[in-house]
Amino acid sequence: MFEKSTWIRLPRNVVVGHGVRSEVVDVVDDLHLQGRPLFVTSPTPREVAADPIAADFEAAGIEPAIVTIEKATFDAVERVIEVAEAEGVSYLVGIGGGKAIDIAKLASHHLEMGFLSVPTAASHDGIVSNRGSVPDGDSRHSVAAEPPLAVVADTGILAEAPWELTTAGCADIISNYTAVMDWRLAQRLQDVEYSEYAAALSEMTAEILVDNADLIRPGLEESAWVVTKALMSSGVAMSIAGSSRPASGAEHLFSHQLDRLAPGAALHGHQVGVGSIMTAYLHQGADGIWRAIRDALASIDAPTTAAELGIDDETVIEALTTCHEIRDRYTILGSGMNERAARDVATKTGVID
Ligand SMILES: NC(=O)C1=CN([C@@H]2O[C@H](COP(=O)(O)OP(=O)(O)OC[C@H]3O[C@@H](n4cnc5c(N)ncnc54)[C@H](OP(=O)(O)O)[C@@H]3O)[C@@H](O)[C@H]2O)C=CC1
Ligand SMILES: O=C(CO)COP(=O)(O)O
Ligand SMILES: [Zn+2]
Repeated sequence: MFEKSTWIRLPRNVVVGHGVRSEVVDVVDDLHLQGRPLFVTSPTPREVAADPIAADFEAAGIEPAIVTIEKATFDAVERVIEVAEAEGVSYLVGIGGGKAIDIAKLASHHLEMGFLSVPTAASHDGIVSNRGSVPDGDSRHSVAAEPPLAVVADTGILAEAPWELTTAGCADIISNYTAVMDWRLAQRLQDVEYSEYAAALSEMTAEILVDNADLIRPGLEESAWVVTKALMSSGVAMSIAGSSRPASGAEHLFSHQLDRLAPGAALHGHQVGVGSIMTAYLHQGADGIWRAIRDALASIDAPTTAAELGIDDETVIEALTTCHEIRDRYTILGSGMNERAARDVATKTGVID
C-alpha cells in the first residue's frame, strides 16, 4: 500500500524589483493580515529599510513595534518572542540579512504567527526557506519552521548594499553543487531521505547563476535581480526537501565551525564557497569540478583562499578536522579528516599556502 505523504509550504506572494520596499503595506493588505506587526531587524538594515518601511506603515495608520537583534542566537529568538507578546502584535516582518530573517522565522513559528521576509542583502538563501540556522554551543541547529507568507525583495536596496554581500549570496548558491553531492552520498550510504526534484532544482539554480556570471557586477541592479532569484530558487529547493540538505553539506559544516573558531571573520556565503572548493576535491579528486567552482567564485570576486577570507591557515585546518562534529549530517567528511589529509586538500586546492 502507498502510504507516503508530504507538505510543501511555500510563500504566497513573492514581490521582487526596483522600489518594491514601498509595497510591503500592500502585501500585508493582500494577505489580509490584521493588527500590528513586529519588525525584526539588525542595526544596519534598520537604518536602510526598517525605519523607512515603519514610516510607510504609520502613514497607513499602522504602528509597528521594532526589535533590533545583534546576533542569530536562541536568546535573540526568546527576546523577539517576549517583545511580540508584550506588544500584542499579530505578525512579524524580518528585515535584514540572514540573521534577522532567521530570527523572525523562528520566533513567528513559535508564536504561530505568519511572517514576511524583506531581505536587505542578497547574501544567503534563507530568504524563502523553511529553516532557521542557529548556533548553540558546539552545535549548529537547522531548525524546522515555516517559510514566509511573502517575500518583498527591493533590488534597489539589494544593489546598494556592500558588494561583498552579493558575492556571498552567489557563493552560497555555488556551494549547492557540493551540498547535493553530499546529499546523494548520504542517500547511497545511509539511506537518508532524498528528493530528486529538490536536488535537481538546487543544482540547476547553481548552474544558471554560473552561466549568468557576466551579469553579476558591482553597481548593476540587474545583478541583484539575478542573484535574488537564485537565492529564492535555492530556498524553494529546501522547502521541497523539508531539509536544508539541497543547499547545505560539508562545506556548510566547515563554515559553521569557522563561525565558532573565528567569529565574525568572514561572511557565511564566502566561507561556504571556500569550503565547497575543498569538499569538491574530496568528492571527485584532482580532475573533478573543484577548479570550476574556484574559478566561478573568483569570477564574481568571492574569496577562494583562507587569506582572502581573513582567516589563518591553522584555523582552516582545525575547522576541517573538527567540523563533522557540528551536527549529525553524513557528508564526504564521514567520521572526520585527520590533520594530514586536511592539510593535503587545503594545500592542493590553494586554500592555504
Ligand atoms: N535559514 C536558512 O535557510 C539559511 C540561513 N542562513 C544564515 O544566514 C546568516 C548569514 O546571512 P548574512 O546575510 O550573511 O548575515 P547577517 O544578517 O549577519 O548580515 C551580514 C552583514 O550584512 C549587513 N547588512 C545587511 N544588509 C545590509 C545593507 N543593506 N547594507 C549594509 N549592510 C547590510 C549586516 O549588518 P548588521 O551587522 O548591522 O546586521 C551584517 O553586518 C547565517 O547565520 C546563516 O547561517 C544562511 C543561508 C540559509
Ligand atoms: O545555510 C544554509 C543553506 O545555504 C542552511 O544552513 P544549515 O547548514 O544550518 O542547514
Ligand atoms: Zn548557506
